[in-house]
Amino acid sequence: MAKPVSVEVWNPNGKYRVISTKPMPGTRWINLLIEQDCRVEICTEKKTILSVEDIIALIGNKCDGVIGQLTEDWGDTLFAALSRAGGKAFSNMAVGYNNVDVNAANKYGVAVGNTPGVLTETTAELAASLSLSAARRIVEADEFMRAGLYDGWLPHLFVGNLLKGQTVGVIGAGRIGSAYARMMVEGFKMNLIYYDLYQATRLEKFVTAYGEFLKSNGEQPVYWKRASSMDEVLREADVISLHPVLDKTTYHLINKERLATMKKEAILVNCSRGPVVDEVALVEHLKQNPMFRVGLDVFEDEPFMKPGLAEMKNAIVVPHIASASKWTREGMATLAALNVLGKIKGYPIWGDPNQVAPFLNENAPPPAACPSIVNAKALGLPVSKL
Ligand SMILES: NC(=O)C1=CN([C@@H]2O[C@H](COP(=O)(O)OP(=O)(O)OC[C@H]3O[C@@H](n4cnc5c(N)ncnc54)[C@H](O)[C@@H]3O)[C@@H](O)[C@H]2O)C=CC1
Ligand SMILES: O=C(O)C(=O)CO
Repeated sequence: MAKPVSVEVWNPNGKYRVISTKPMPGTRWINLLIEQDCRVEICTEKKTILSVEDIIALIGNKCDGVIGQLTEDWGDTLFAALSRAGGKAFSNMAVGYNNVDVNAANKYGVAVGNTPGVLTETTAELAASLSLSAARRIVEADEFMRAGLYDGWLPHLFVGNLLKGQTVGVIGAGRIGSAYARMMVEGFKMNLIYYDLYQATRLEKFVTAYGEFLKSNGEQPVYWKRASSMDEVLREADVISLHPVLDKTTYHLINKERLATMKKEAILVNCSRGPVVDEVALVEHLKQNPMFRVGLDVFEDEPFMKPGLAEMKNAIVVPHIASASKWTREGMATLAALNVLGKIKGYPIWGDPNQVAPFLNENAPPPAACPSIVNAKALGLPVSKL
């Protein structure tokens, strides 16, 4: 028998039982569920990552929907348990859903939601912060200062890289990759080279227009190039930021051989998923190339780092906080709750998961739709005409 898991209950007499496997920021998401007759149960267990057994215990015998986290393993076992309990809705509180076996969800007829759009700029801003911090050696310099080692200005002290006029490389120019590219191009006047399976037309137009603006101002214009291979980006860029989804095609996209093709003084940033980089190969590369720098938000075996990484002065490491702004995290909670609520209420799927603003407006009720269901087509769910 699974151990009981501690929960906080809101609206105990609600008709639909919705579980959140973690407390989430804000209260709007709770209120929206309560207003629509949901009993909301929030897991308050102290342990950070819940096991499959913990979640099965939470689901129990009757559960209409679950809001879960990217740290959880949503495979056949959990979707079977949810389905047995009468549940038809699950949402990750995340845009990435590599922790979810969507085929298993399809098998049990469970809708899988995610939270695109609301975290695009926040995540891109962290990638930009890591790029700047690595270029200007901010963490090393901060440690030096706090250690009381600063005894006066010196011409060689913490000399880093100037970004202006250099080339930023983006791998995966979707929502976040494109937002990051725009920040780096506009903010630091960098040229852009990107690689994606699809053409990022709006991004290209933006860089062209900005280049023309700079030229008309008598300044050096910026340029863009769509690379025909990822290797072209790795060879040519000075700062490379990774923003693809994690799947079979992107696992260990950055490996020993590819690291070797990058410039010796390049900067690599990863705010996508840890396994996109072969972290053992990366540690070795950092050891061999002290001028090569990385900024990492995600790790191959989260929450752990591969041996040696923590000791590398040329690595900046932060604990998967790229989407961690208050507005974004509250918005993610709202979108996740509305995905689950919408499915329970039989609402259609919102037509464009990139335009989720109407769901985030606190001064108006949200549209009667599920903001983003990734297996809507596979389940044959109707699309909203709103
Ligand atoms: N560190 C963090 O806290 C966060 C991480 N993420 C990660 O970022 C990922 C991207 O998010 P979005 O930009 O919203 O998704 P998106 O779907 O808009 O962009 C992903 C892009 O990757 C491209 N892509 C897929 N396979 C590729 C390949 N083999 N080579 C090159 N490009 C490829 C796609 O064509 C697409 O344009 C998420 O899936 C998630 O894993 C997202 C938010 C926060
Ligand atoms: O949304 C995601 O995919 C994250 O990694 C956390 O914001």
